[in-house]
Amino acid sequence: MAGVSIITPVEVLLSKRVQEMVLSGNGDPLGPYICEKDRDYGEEEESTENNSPIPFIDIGKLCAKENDQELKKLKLALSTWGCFQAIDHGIPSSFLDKVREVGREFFGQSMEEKNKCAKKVAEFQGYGADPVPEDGQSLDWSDRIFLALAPKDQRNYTFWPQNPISFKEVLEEYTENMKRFTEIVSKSMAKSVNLEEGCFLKQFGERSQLHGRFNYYSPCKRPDLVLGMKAHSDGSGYTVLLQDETGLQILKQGKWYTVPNDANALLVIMGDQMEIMSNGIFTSPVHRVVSDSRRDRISVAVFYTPEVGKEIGPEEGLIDSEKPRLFKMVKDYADIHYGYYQRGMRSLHTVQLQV
Ligand SMILES: O=C(O)CCC(=O)C(=O)O
Ligand SMILES: [Fe+2]
Repeated sequence: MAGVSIITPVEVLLSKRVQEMVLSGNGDPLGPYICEKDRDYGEEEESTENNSPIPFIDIGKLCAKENDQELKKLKLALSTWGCFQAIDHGIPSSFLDKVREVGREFFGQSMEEKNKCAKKVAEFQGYGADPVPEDGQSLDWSDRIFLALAPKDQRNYTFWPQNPISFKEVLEEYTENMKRFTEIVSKSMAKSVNLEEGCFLKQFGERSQLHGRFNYYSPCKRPDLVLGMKAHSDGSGYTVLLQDETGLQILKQGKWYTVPNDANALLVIMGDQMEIMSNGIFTSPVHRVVSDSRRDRISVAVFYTPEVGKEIGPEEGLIDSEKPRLFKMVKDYADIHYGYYQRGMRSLHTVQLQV
């Protein structure tokens, strides 16, 4: 009938997996997946530089006695880019391959198998798509499985895949690696701004949280219209990301820079809560994932977040007459962040002080 368009309700789309639509040949992006243009981030263009300027930080050098140079590089990376590629982090590349592999194997299974870990539309943990609090926003061209990793008593193993069989063991081992890694990074960040090394760890608290998110990006026929993940900053303290293909882009001064795919590097991205704790010295960058017409992609994001109910705020040692306090104290910021994130907006302004 002329003039009648059939709009599939968001709830129906959210109960479907993008991967399922693509594999069954219904992979033409539908209305709710089409991204208007990133809101709230101003005019943008893609960088045409061939070599990525995203800084590398050598974790081995940070742990050495003579680490002044590397600490300077770290501070510069975090205050300009808000992210860095960690190398020489001590996690064997063969193990990183395993983490990517169990993720690929999980998504490669039948829907029936994957749905054993399915989440309800409005919940977070499990396999599915993010809950969407409001209509009228574009959906991501990706599927994911989101799991609480630490503290251990927060794990809900009913959402952990039983297949591939090694999934649980590999993810548990990766979690232990992430605990060690985040401890080193948090201490180094504190030292890089001349603070006592344990100060950020103290803010994260004894029951700091780790959440894992395996993202699966299916190929998309219209990568010009659809994003794998919409532009956002993370609500975490910071995020550690493993990827197997390019697709992730970081926004810096109005330009999108593609993060190269370096198989052994872990990308560390500041979340809004590190921007708060560092009193704005470190920046929490906006990033997005573009889609690709031919290949799929997997990434594994681990979000490191302060303990539930713990108040965090700018470190006193980073406040003085030249650099006044920029943010209020806040607890459970990730919850505030989420509602804004889903509307394509930032939430830092909700905790900013007028200076
Ligand atoms: O897939 C990626 O590279 C980025 C994922 C991401 O930004 C996120 O999960 O918050
Ligand atoms: Fe992110």
